[in-house]
Amino acid sequence: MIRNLSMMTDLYQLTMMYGYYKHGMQNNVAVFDLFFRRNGISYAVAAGLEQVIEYIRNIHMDANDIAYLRSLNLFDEEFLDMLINFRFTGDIDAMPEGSIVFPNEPLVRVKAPIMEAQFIETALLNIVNHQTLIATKASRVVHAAGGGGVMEFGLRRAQGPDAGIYGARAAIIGGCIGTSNVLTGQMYEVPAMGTHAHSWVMSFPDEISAFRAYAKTFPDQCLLLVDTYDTLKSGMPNAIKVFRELRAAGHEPMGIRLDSGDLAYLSKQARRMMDEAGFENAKVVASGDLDEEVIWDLRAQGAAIDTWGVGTKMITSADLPALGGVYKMSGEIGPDGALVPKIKVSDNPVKITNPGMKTVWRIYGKTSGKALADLIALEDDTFDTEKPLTIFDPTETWKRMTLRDYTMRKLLVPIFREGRQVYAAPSLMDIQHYCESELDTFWEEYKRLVKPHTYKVDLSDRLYDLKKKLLNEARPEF
Ligand SMILES: Nc1ncnc2c1ncn2[C@@H]1O[C@H](COP(=O)(O)OP(=O)(O)OP(=O)(O)O)[C@@H](O)[C@H]1O
Ligand SMILES: O=P(O)(O)OC[C@H]1O[C@H](OP(=O)(O)OP(=O)(O)O)[C@H](O)[C@@H]1O
Ligand SMILES: O=C(O)c1cccnc1
Repeated sequence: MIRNLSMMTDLYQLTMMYGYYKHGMQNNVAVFDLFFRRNGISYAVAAGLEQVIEYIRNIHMDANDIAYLRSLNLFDEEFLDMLINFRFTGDIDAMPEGSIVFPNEPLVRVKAPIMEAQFIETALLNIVNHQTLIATKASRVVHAAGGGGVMEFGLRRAQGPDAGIYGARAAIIGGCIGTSNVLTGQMYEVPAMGTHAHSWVMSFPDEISAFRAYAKTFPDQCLLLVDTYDTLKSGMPNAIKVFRELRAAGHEPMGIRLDSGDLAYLSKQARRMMDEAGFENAKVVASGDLDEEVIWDLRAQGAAIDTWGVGTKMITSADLPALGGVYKMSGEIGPDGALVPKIKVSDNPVKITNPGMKTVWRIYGKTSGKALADLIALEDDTFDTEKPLTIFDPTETWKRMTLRDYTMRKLLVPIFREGRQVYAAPSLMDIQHYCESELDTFWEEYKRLVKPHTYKVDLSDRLYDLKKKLLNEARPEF
């Protein structure tokens, strides 16, 4: 389902493009970085690249689009004519989906004629901000579940269809075992899963008839919602009765779902009742306003929950409504073909950008294989891993460490070259596995839900020096 999102941009991109065009600047090549600033989360899971690729490949404006732009009375006919053949012809490098990323690191780097680089800003941010946000939230929820599966249940309360469809996609990247969203399941070949609603129980004269009817319909996928009337006095005894009937007919039940009440207490009771009745393999599923903190606390209290259904708080990233990703110019190719690095200066040091054509290196301990720090570096920086490497905090520069016995890996990979896709997007389940294996390279201290240790993201010496030089030129008083 590839939609043409070419008109999904902010008007100012088009007015700036028109300005560049009128000033003969349309062929100037610029470099932009997409990154987010520190926002309270310890790490993020990159997501959305596949949709970025679809968007870039599909950029084109049809006659209706041009007619609409003409109706705005902002652009001349020559510019509108040019837009008919407007395509992306530049280079894009990006972190593969499922990568673990940190503040200030370019997730996507664009090098393209300024009009093109500017045009795609809004869509890139829209796509990457949303999916990275939800993949990150899902990763935290899955981490809290500690190996118990997490099912994504949020479609009904997502902020509209796209947030439901692509939010579920992102949640799978973050580690969810499946989604209730059938369209996402169909589009990305990931498990569609679920149980039944309270309305099923309420539509029968009594609970046991509802359970019997469900068991008859799905004898091998019988998972019963037990909290419609009274979980321990009615739901569980009725479920066990039906489980016995199922077993007598040669089928094993899947388990029960709890959706209300004290999930720690009820799950332990439900577990005990099923065990005593000989259904040790039947699972306890829990849902109802869950997030990573509640799941963590429930587990700390010994809740006997095998699988979690998480909706609203994950699909809306309730505690962090926006990732805050930005897209900033970092350089421009001058008339001699060399890159002229650019910096955005601000009184707020966190808003000062990193200039130049950059990439990101991850440094690993040679024996542990664990990530030690990331280094944002200039693309043409070189490193000799046989020699010790001293890295330092770019704001508190006295904090430094010298690394020995390390390896380095470049995180940005080529996606487009001169408008041609050079990257094969993996399947969604492959992305999920990649994310899981990437997370394994981080010590638990960085993944802790509360007060995690801050992962070090430093600048290479040459990048640091360049930044200082440009800052001095722009604001000698800094
Ligand atoms: N960004 C950084 N780059 C390089 N070295 C760092 C960085 N931050 C800290 N260090 C140095 O790493 C060593 C270990 O620091 P550690 O990461 O344990 O704590 P810390 O970051 O200094 O802690 P905090 O900032 O919470 O006080 C110290 O010698 C510290 O100076
Ligand atoms: O609480 P969330 O994390 O968003 O998880 C999804 C919720 O959606 C359903 O409730 P809903 O009341 O919509 O329908 P129901 O009648 O099937 O319970 C389900 O029972 C969960 O409680
Ligand atoms: O299948 C379920 O149990 C389900 C699906 C969506 C929302 N809540 C529950």
